[in-house]
Amino acid sequence: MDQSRMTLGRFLARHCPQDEKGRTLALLLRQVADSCRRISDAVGGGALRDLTGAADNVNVQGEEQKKLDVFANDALLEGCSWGGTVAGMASEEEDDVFTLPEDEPRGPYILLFDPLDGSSNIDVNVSVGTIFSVLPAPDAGRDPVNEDLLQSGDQQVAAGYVVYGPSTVLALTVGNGVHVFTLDRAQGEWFLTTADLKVPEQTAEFAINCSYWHQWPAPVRRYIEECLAGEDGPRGKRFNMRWVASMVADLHRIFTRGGVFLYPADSRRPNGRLRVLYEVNPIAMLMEQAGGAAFTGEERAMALQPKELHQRAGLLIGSREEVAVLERYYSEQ
Ligand SMILES: O=P(O)(O)OC[C@H]1O[C@](O)(COP(=O)(O)O)[C@@H](O)[C@@H]1O
Ligand SMILES: [Mg+2]
Ligand SMILES: [Mg+2]
Repeated sequence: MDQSRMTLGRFLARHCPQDEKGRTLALLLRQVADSCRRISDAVGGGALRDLTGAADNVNVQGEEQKKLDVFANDALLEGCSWGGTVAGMASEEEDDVFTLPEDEPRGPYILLFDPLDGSSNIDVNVSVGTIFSVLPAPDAGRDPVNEDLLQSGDQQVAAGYVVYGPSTVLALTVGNGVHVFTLDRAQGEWFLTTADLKVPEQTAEFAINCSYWHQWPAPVRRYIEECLAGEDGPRGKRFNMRWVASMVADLHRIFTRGGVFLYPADSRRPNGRLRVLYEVNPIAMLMEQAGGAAFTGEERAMALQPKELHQRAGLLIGSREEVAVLERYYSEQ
């Protein structure tokens, strides 16, 4: 391996602000990456680690928790609750904001995460991931409560995801582009492998769960029908379709070679499926930082003002020109 590659630690020291808060942010992102290294190891162990299957519990989303959901959630809560980096944390798997142990110092940030994205793929050995978002903690002189976390995506100071696939990759932004690191599993170190990733503006590939066709809103039906019409249709070109059903894996493909990912609000799920604070906002920040766009069906995703901790939203995200087509179809409706 090329030993001159930049490590995550060196990257963070250079790219986070050069003040006390910036150093704290660098430590927090290091803590997240270390926790994800543990999760990567657990995912890689598969059935040997006794972490496949259900955990006999239902989370606040009403979804059956998998053992790996619980492991990943605990790894992140444990790995980031020391050192004065966060004032509190919130997770897709926790009912309310997580308060730090009394004897731990409180820090200036709030960490929010989907510890294990793509849970339905764990037991079939398909890529899964972790998604995270960093918000400023309100300077309230007390532990944060749920309402303190109801900030729009535009307030995020950092966001990222990790894909546990054939290789383990971390895509990260601290507000100056998207940078991708690959985990050297033997050394336990993250190395920068793509600096300043940009999403191609045009594309001919879409990702959507087509089994919900009957409940889609009209603009999404129109968009997909026109894609499926190929060279002879109004779009004048042939489109390809991919659907992994782990949002992080679908999005990593789109970050790498372009495309759109659609999980719209529909007649069965009028509020959408994906969680605003743990899935929509961090992925939308990364997408905009990479030159793409993210739309809820009503507004720019990062402008959405959440009203509840576990709020959901529609999401139409990816290459800028395709998202612009979708925005036009919604506005013409
Ligand atoms: O079952 P569907 O409709 O294909 O849903 C898949 C979507 O659900 C999710 O798995 C939701 O995430 P969780 O696994 O964290 O609940 C997304 O990653 C994915 O895009
Ligand atoms: Mg998820
Ligand atoms: Mg999850």
